[in-house]
Amino acid sequence: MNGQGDAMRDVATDEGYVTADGRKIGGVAMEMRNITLRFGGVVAIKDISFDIRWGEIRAIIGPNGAGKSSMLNVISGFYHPQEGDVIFKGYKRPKMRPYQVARMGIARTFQNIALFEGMSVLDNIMTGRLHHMKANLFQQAMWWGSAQREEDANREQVEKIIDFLEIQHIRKTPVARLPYGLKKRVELARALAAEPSILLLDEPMAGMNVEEKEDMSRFILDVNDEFGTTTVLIEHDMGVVMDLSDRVVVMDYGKKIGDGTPEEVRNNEDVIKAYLGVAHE
Ligand SMILES: Nc1ncnc2c1ncn2[C@@H]1O[C@H](COP(=O)(O)OP(=O)(O)OP(=O)(O)O)[C@@H](O)[C@H]1O
Repeated sequence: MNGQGDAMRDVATDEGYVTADGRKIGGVAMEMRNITLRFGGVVAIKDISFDIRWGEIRAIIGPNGAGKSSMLNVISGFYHPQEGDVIFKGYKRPKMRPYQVARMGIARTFQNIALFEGMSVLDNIMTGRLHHMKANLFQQAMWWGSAQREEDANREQVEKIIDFLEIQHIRKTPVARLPYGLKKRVELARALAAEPSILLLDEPMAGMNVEEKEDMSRFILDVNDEFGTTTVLIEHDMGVVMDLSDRVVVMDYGKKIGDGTPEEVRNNEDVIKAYLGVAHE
């Protein structure tokens, strides 16, 4: 299983390492360097540093109000911190607009599902391809052939994801008619359609029953395995986090109190005190 502790790692260089179950984790994809984020007088994130490696599943956990969502929004580029730097692919990332973030290859799902309820599953997933579409209406009219080829390529990618996430049977169904767990899977499909280099999942299991959680866990692991997708997730369900993640950042009151493999985090006194020791959902 993932995250067996440092002792189980074969290699620990800047080029990455190999997990106990043989997955290759690459070098640093993104580095959060001394990040501080304030909302007026509220300090949501206080001087936090950590990194995200290519190919890993990285979790951010912590009690309510710890600053997890704020951190995910900094990673996604939606919030720009007042202090500190985000280093992405080796470069300091400037303040960006949302469409620029999407072009950088960062896709996300939301805590409260954000799909087009009246549209079919297929059309919702196609919206994930928008920034891959180059042909505008004029080009589509003038160079029908190339626009058609682009459309075919987009459809092919979307069909691949539909097959992979086992949602062929609902591809024509309007999203509004789907049960909650399937909506979450469609949201994952839409994010994957963007072919992200980093996938951000905001509480992917929230509100799910046990069976739905098991399915979603399997898909997150399979996506990582099949496409090598670097994944960052926020999640309240501790069992899920410990099973899925290679490394875990623990936040409390805006500070980082732990960072390591699930094993290391589980045995961290501060974490036990702040988070694991209290009943939490
Ligand atoms: N847009 C905002 N404006 C003002 N304060 C905010 C905003 N977003 C977050 N905060 C505050 O920042 C702190 C961290 O909030 P955040 O939502 O990041 O925590 P969280 O760990 O994701 O919590 P939860 O688990 O409840 O979702 C809280 O005190 C919150 O009230």
